[in-house]
Amino acid sequence: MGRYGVFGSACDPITIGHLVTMEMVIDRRKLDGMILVPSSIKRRDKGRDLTSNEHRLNMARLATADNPKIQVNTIEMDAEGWETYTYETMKKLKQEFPNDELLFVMGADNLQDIVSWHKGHELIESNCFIVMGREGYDMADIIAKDSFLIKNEHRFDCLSKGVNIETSSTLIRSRIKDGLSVRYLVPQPALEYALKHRLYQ
Ligand SMILES: Nc1ncnc2c1ncn2[C@@H]1O[C@H](COP(=O)(O)OP(=O)(O)OP(=O)(O)O)[C@@H](O)[C@H]1O
Ligand SMILES: O=C(O)c1ccc[n+]([C@@H]2O[C@H](COP(=O)([O-])O)[C@@H](O)[C@H]2O)c1
Repeated sequence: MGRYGVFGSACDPITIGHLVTMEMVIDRRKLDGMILVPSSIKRRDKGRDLTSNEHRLNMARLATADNPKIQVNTIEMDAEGWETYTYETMKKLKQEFPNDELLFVMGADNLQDIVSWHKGHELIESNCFIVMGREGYDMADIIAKDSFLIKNEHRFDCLSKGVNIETSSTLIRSRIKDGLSVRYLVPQPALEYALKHRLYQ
């Protein structure tokens, strides 16, 4: 039996923030590996159209190719219609990895919202989570202010970041659009791919 993190991200594009978060969580919680799940283009809650599944998946694969502990999984990209919610993803992944323990990994910004996600209560009551601190989010305070989170506090393993990399995909897209450098913020092979395909210009 292994212990794996499940890290969901739009990966539009994948950044060193995502990569360092996955690596730190694997290392600090002695996980056997991380399952990186890029979101489906069918997601409509990001307030904008995502880059195509194919391009985001290719960048995620290029960025993680040198790390044997990170496996990219297309379960959400392959899902039909609205089956792209985390509740459904975790249910299906548990069927795919019946002998392993799976922990959903997220940044502290998502801790604030998770109760309102699709089937939020069922999602929380049937999973365990590793939450990585982010600038401006007090994880203990977020839990203390929500009675449902308090009741399920034992399910949330909150990690202070230690290594602080506050970059985001939004920042990367905006800098590329403005002709500014994002060197070192996105792993070089993924960045070359994005520039070659003019994804964010
Ligand atoms: N720098 C970071 N440190 C810790 N967690 C992060 C960081 N960037 C993103 N995350 C977490 O990664 C997950 C995926 O987030 P997402 O794909 O929205 O990244 P993002 O870079 O914030 O994207 P966008 O700017 O497009 O919203 C979320 O759980 C988020 O909290
Ligand atoms: O299931 C939901 O309702 C839900 C709502 C918001 C976010 N999520 C998941 O959380 C992960 C990070 O989302 P985001 O919005 O920070 O890109 C990603 O895997 C999403 O599928 C899931």
